[in-house]
Amino acid sequence: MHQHILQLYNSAKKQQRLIIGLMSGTSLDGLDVALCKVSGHGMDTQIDVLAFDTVDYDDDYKQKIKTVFARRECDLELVTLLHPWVGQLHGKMVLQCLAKWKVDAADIDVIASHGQTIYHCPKSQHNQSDFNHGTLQIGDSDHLAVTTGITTIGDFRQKHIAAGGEGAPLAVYGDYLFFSSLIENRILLNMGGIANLTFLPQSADASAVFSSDIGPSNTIMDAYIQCYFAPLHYDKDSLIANRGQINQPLLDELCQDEFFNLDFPKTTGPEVFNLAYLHQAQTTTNTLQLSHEDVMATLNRFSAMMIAQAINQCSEKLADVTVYASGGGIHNPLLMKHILSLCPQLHEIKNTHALGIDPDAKEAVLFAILANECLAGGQQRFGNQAQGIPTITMGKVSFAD
Ligand SMILES: Nc1ncnc2c1ncn2[C@@H]1O[C@H](COP(=O)(O)OP(=O)(O)OP(=O)(O)O)[C@@H](O)[C@H]1O
Ligand SMILES: CC(=O)N[C@H]1[C@@H]2OC[C@@H](O2)[C@@H](O)[C@@H]1O[C@H](C)C(=O)O
Repeated sequence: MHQHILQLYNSAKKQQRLIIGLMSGTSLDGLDVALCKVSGHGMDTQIDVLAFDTVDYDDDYKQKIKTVFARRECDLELVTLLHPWVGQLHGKMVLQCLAKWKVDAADIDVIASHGQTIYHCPKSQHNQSDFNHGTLQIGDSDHLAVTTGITTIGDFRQKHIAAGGEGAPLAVYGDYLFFSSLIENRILLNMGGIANLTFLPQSADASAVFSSDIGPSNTIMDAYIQCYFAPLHYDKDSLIANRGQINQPLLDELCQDEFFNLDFPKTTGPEVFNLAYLHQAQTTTNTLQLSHEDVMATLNRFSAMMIAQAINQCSEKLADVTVYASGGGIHNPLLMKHILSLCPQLHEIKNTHALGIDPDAKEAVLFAILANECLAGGQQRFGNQAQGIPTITMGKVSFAD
């Protein structure tokens, strides 16, 4: 048996494994790195997040990625060069965290790497009959593995598409295994660049679980701030949106995209919800002269309305449901206030801290759970294919040498 297979076999047999979960999201703010002690698998998965850091990306990284990110036309040579470059950079960032945490790389069983999405195009978006759904993450795991010396499991999304899903949201798998409850109906709401949710029925009945992207959370707001308020990256504490007035015609127009009329499950991204989308809506409503503050106030309300609409849709037949939020949007007070005001059945929106997971670390932890399933699980049945949750094992294994 090859020594790498033996090492994986030994990791899979262990009572507890150390898995580093990595997530680099659509906001391009940094690489989320979560050191997780994982035991068990399936519904018995236990996670202890021993350390968490977001390693900020510098302007050079953001510039390079933005050159190709969510663009239909870009320099294919640059894409080819970025694929290994991002993998090596993520590897160096992992080593930086390990040094900071004083953890030996030899003690880590595997890294679970999401990579960097540069393009996502479900059928509903590309409308080309010859093609199925597509998604592309760069930052190849071989480069992470060689850079760190740690076996790396990556490229989780392709199997989901191969098995009939849209390649996202994958959070549902970890949400179901780790956050299901027999005490309450739960909605796990993640508000990153794009918002998504997982509905977990109190019955924990896998066939009743569903998950979907909702629409933009921060992505258009961030793009607007980066365009008009550089060097700011986002509207910290909603300071700018708070100074503006909501423009109703623009708001109504922003809500018109056909994505919002599609049934769950569905996915989207900054390929659709971007500054061009805003510009089109402003042109249609003759609101190009609005102040930046009014635009931000309107965008903030727009994100909140679409998020609230999805929560209300999930909970309309339920006596009670508890929402646990995560992702950077929880730090945007105006967004949170709007969502709460638009969901009259909710008394509060909790965050995943209440369930033992730092809300900023949640997505990185989810990839650690997927890697744990790849290694030591695999018998769990999830929902059904029609709900975009096929029963599959995700991730490809890269060895260090
Ligand atoms: N204090 C704050 N005030 C307002 N917004 C904030 C604050 N802190 C973070 N954010 C928002 O959260 C964003 C980052 O969120 P997060 O890291 O969850 O996104 P992501 O993981 O990159 O996205 P996705 O989940 O869509 O891939 C920032 O770009 C910003 O818009
Ligand atoms: C293609 C892609 O990278 N999608 C991301 C993005 O960010 C949020 C939302 O859009 C979600 O669908 C997904 O990430 C999370 C981690 C997921 O798959 O659950």
